[in-house]
Amino acid sequence: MTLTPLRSNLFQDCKELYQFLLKFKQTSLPKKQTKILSISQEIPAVDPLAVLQAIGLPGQLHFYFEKPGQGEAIAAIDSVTSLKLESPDRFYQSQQFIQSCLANTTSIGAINLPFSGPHFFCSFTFYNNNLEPDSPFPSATIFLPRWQIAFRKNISVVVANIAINSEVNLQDLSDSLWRTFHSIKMAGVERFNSANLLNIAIDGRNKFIKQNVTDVTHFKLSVIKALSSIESKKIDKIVLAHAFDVISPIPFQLIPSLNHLRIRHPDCYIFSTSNGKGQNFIGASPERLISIHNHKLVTDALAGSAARGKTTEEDAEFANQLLTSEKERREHRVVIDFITQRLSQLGLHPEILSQPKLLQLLNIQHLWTPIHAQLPADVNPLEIVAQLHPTPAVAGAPTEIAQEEIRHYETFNRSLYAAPLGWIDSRGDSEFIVGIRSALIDGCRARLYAGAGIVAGSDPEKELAEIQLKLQALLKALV
Ligand SMILES: C=C(O[C@H]1C=CC=C(C(=O)O)[C@@H]1O)C(=O)O
Repeated sequence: MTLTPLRSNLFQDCKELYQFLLKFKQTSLPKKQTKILSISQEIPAVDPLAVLQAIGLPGQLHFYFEKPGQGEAIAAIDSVTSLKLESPDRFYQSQQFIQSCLANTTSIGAINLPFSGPHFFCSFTFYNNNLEPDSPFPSATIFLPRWQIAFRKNISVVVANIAINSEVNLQDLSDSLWRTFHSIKMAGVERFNSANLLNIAIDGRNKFIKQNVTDVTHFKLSVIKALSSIESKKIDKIVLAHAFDVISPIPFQLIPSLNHLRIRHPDCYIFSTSNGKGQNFIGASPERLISIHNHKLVTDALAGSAARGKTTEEDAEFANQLLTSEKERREHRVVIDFITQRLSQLGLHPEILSQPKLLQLLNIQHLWTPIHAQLPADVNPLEIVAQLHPTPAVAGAPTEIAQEEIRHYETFNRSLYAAPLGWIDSRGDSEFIVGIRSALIDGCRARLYAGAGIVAGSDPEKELAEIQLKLQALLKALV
């Protein structure tokens, strides 16, 4: 990738942008080839969710990712190039695709700011292979957005990625870029206050109709059968999910639902990704799969749960019970052991705390162990994703047998539920989360997913209650 830092305010007007594109076309474009030009520009603070609302269209790919508690958000809108895969070596092929795109990209502008430069947005399904012909998402989707808008530490950066070849009409291109750039800046100014987004929410919640995708009795029977597999030592742990459909009299509204999620769940990762056919996968997940900044990797072991108490005393009591429960600690340990073993296989030296911490969310709390490792420069983020997915926090142990059993017990397609979603940039920085506590939104129907880890000593009723707690937190945010 070629990098050219330029002055902070790149172009004074559309004419100057046109002149720049013309020069680029004349000097940098080999005959009959398409090159990608990535322009980064700092702008006054905007809310990326408001921008998604202002310029995103249902027929386009998008990716939205926010950490409300850390004041960080990024929206990727429409695609300039993309890859959709149905292949068992999807992580490797995705890596190749990103590398070949970067080799063909010239980056200009404010390239040293947080979230500047080209970022590739990725979603993978839980399973390597999609058995269902009508699966809403392919087993891998990777795209370089046409527009990327980020907010961090009171700074916003817009990245426009543009495909340029000999056929492109530069006048039309620069006009449309200039118009959209202006809309992005205006969307930010008009709607930065999230209360505005809330105002457009229509509260149709009371009119929702809930339909179990599978009977709750089916779930409890699956837990009982899984417990006998555990007793016979076939598996140590399995994570079983439950799903229900919610039907609304009016179509679900993406932006207000995301806005509710970010207000209600500031300590989760709020996400949304679209398949470009009108279906969106959204959620509020507490689970980070990887975060890589400057070759420093952090991943989470997150497993073992308890409800939040209604009073401070009750909350402290539940927290203490969780931290001291032999069964919850065992369920958690399986995840730590798996992650440290998989990272060691990559030649890394994972560092962990001796005791788990507590991650306390709105209505649930978890045992949480962040795991750190230094990365050599030649390890690609997708190699780590491939190595870690699926952890026993969402599948079980041993992985392959647990995955087979899950397919046998669950009657619905997991699709993107419990699977990696995230981005990779040109510096090798990356963030992926695990798409749990999530919903597939399709017009007036939303399918909600959540699961629970089953180990020896699990009680089917309690596991179902835990899942219902997780699903309620999601349902309350949907509008
Ligand atoms: C699989 C899910 O949660 C995982 C993450 C944290 C705690 C879990 C648990 O205690 O069972 C699960 O392993 C889900 O919410 O769908």
